[in-house]
Amino acid sequence: MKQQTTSDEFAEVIAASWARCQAFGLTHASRPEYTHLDRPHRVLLREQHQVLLETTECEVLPYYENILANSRSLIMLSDARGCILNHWGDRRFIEPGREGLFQDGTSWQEQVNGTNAIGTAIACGQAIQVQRNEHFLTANRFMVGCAAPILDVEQNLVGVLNVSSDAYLPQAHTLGMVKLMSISVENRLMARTYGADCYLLTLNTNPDNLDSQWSGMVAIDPGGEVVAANRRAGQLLGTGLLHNPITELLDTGLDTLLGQAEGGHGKTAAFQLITRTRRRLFGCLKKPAQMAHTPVAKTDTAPSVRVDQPLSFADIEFGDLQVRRCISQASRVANKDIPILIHGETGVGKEVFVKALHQASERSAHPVVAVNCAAIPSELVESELFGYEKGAFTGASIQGASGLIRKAHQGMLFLDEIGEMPAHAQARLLRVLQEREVTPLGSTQAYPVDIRLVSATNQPLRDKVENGEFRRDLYYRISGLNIELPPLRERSDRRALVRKVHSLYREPGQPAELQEAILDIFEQHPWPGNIRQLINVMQVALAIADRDVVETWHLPDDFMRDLTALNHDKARHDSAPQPAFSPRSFGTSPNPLETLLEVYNQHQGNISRTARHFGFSRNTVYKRLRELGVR
Ligand SMILES: Nc1ncnc2c1ncn2[C@@H]1O[C@H](COP(=O)(O)OP(=O)(O)OP(=O)(O)O)[C@@H](O)[C@H]1O
Repeated sequence: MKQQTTSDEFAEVIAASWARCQAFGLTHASRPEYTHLDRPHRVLLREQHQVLLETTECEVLPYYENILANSRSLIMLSDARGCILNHWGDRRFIEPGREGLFQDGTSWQEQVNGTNAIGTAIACGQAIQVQRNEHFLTANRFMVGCAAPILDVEQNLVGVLNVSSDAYLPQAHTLGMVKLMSISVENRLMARTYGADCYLLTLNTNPDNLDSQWSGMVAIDPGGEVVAANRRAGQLLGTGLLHNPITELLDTGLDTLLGQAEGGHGKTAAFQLITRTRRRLFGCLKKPAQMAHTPVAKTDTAPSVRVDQPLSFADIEFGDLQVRRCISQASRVANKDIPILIHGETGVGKEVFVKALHQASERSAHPVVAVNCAAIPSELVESELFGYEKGAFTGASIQGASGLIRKAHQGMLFLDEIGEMPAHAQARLLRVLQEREVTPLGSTQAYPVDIRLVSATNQPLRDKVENGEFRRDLYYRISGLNIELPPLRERSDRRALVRKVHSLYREPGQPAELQEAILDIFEQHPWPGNIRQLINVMQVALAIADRDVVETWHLPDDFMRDLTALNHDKARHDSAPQPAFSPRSFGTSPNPLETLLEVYNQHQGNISRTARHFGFSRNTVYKRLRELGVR
């Protein structure tokens, strides 16, 4: 199957580095210069970087040591200029005579050492993998290096973490580990710097991976200003966080937000947050260490937004036959060992459907763990899903990560956007599904898992299989039952759904009813963003209407423009000559049975009218409906 290798990925960066090396006057035959520092200078260097060294050594390495322990590899930490501060691990892969390269105080800058992971990561400002033959100096071609920059909250380079090895480890995996380690160091440094005086808000897209190193982290001072944020927080909340009030980024009052903080070292409770861009996130908040033991004065313990009560099937189905069919089929297999694959455009409610399914299943007392495969960087998917084993480095207090699959033990695992799962993780997932056990990275122990698997995709997964982008064997493993959730524009129960969303989102005191004219508009709209878009539009309309009844002019302009464009298209289409066989005939439709269902829905389940529509006998319609499972 086609897969981009890490080499392809970095070809341009390596070529640019080689060009720099030539400009520095290096040749492939040049001997690397070891610019050793004498002992007093090495001591000074370590003192200058004491916090970075301590954080890496005590708080980060223990998590990863086991993963690297089975290979001949060396972890190195350098300062921002590429000067080695310390190294840990197995030196056996080093060629005789090259030990000096790995000594503390040696510089790995490209100028002296040619293309190499640390020097090139510094020069190009990104994580990089350098294969044996990609090293500019022939003398360095005995090793493979993976390095990732460590940045402070102002995005200044403070150091580089590197794993050099004999290439025994799977390389995409090593790069992922190094990136994860550098993120861990960044997070620990940030917590160390700001944790005493500031609230630390951890954010992620689902509550189950808030403990991931890959979560967003924001330091908020007691006045509500964001004083520091990691890179991931920028992706989740948008850039330009620093020095802004947190309330400008989240749809939550400051008192409400800070009221949810928990002190001490225990696990803090997760709560839901809505960003100003209407994105749903989950967070947990830790009090400033200095305040952690003061009595809790929670004046307002209300959740920051409407509690995200999982919706039940009764809340999501209002008479549309296709939705009803999805529910009936899924419910029948939910308690059996049959994996479900849900197809549907973005925002149709796939996740909501899965949570309702979980609630209705025998596993409702156990967790449903949702993983968005597209939202996790590809090299980290494996560690997030399968976990990693704790290191034996500094003792018992250090925990590994159990991984999301084990968190779903006895419950349900929901793999959203499964089509985005990288090839190496697909192979491991297949093994887990076949063997029903998970082996965390760096571990030899397998843990049995009992999960019901539900996956979802908003792109045709079969096409990905045909293109070689998704494993065929995995596809058949995960698609025991295929379910197609219809887009909003095709649902016959749109009006009822709109009313439901209105009732969920209107504030007390706002009119309880929607005018028919507004319902008509909502019914005709193409809804490219489906229910997610409906919620956004409804919230805007309610906010603008305030205490009044929602009117047309309360609806967002871009929403109305889409509607106008649709009407123009329709008018053009209606005035064009009709083909001899109109698409109404389900014999010529690309998906005849679906068309039948749509028309049947439009006629509120009236067989005679549906039959008349197509020019068929009622018996034929009955027969076809039976094929669709409609009674
Ligand atoms: N029946 C419903 N009633 C009310 N809100 C709903 C319903 N279905 C979905 N939603 C809301 O619509 C939004 C999108 O739903 P969801 O995340 O389940 O869609 P999705 O198909 O999984 O989207 P994506 O493919 O982008 O991940 C969410 O805010 C969800 O709470």
